[in-house]
Amino acid sequence: MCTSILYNAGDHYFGRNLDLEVSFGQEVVVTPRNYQFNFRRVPSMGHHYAIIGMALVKDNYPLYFDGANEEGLGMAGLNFDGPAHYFPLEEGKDNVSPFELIPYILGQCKNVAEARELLKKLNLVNINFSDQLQLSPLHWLIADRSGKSIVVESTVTGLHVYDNPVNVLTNNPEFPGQLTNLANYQGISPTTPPNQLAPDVNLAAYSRGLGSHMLPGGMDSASRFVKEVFTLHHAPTGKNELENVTNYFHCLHAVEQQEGLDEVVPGKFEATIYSDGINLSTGTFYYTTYQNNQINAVQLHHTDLNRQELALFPLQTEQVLHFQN
Ligand SMILES: C[C@H](CCC(=O)NCC(=O)O)[C@H]1CC[C@H]2[C@@H]3[C@H](O)C[C@@H]4C[C@H](O)CC[C@]4(C)[C@H]3CC[C@]12C
Repeated sequence: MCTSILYNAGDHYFGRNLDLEVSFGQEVVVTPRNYQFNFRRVPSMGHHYAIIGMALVKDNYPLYFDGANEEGLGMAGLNFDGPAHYFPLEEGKDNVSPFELIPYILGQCKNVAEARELLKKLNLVNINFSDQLQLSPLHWLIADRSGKSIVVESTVTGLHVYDNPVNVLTNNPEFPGQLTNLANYQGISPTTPPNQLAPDVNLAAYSRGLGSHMLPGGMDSASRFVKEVFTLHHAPTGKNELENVTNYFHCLHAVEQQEGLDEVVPGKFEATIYSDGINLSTGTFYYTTYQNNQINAVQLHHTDLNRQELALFPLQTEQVLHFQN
């Protein structure tokens, strides 16, 4: 499963945890402005906004899992197995395949408002990338520098775009259900709650942190959603980039999956393969991997954005210990 967030702290930081039992061989990929995006059923884009993000490159095509463009619009695809439904070609609509959606939106929209406009005419059409790479059931979080985000879900009832007041997305159920469920946890707090259980009895607060005693901690998507909303909405604002990036990764790592805890098929466990975050103002892309807790960074504006070829940055997966003596 996965978790995606937008952390607002002066600058805005957007990204996700990717939780899976296999690695696709993804890397950090910068798509410069003049790389030609060929789409299956809508016109090609020869010139567009530059994009940085995590992608698998196949036949020189960047299959983005998540990313952001130079205008500070970010987008991530998360598993949505069950409710996700893609449609046949529809006349009069922009027929975009789910694997094309991130470049289609990030290539031409500056912000969430522009993405919303484009989505009005969109039909998510069921065309596979190839026989080997079939479509995966996804939904998307889209966020920008205004500090706001939306969720895009294509189900049997059509394409839905929801405002996301909490700036968190995980997986099932459908987004309105995730929001409704939050009410069950609205009493959770960072402070020690008053004794409302039996006010006439003197209960000893035996521990710190009793306000979050009922906070879910499971690997499942509903638990991660609640835990992340609580963590993100009480996260401090840093005084500078280093503090913000540190806070951001603490937020994501609060819901990371450790090896051995989530068995998806007998003997196979999913875990947080990587966590990433982009400063939407500067275009700096930060990431950690399961094996490497060090925060690595790739800077969008330190690559030549006017060329045509993709720029690839293989993930640094080796743990580097900082010996002090
Ligand atoms: C499976 C993960 C989502 C993580 C998740 O939720 N895990 C599984 C779970 O536990 O449910 C999704 C996120 C982005 C997806 C990839 C991207 O959409 C790009 C690409 C699109 C192709 O149609 C299929 C392969 C490929 C490469 C996708 C494979 C599945 C990915 C990697």
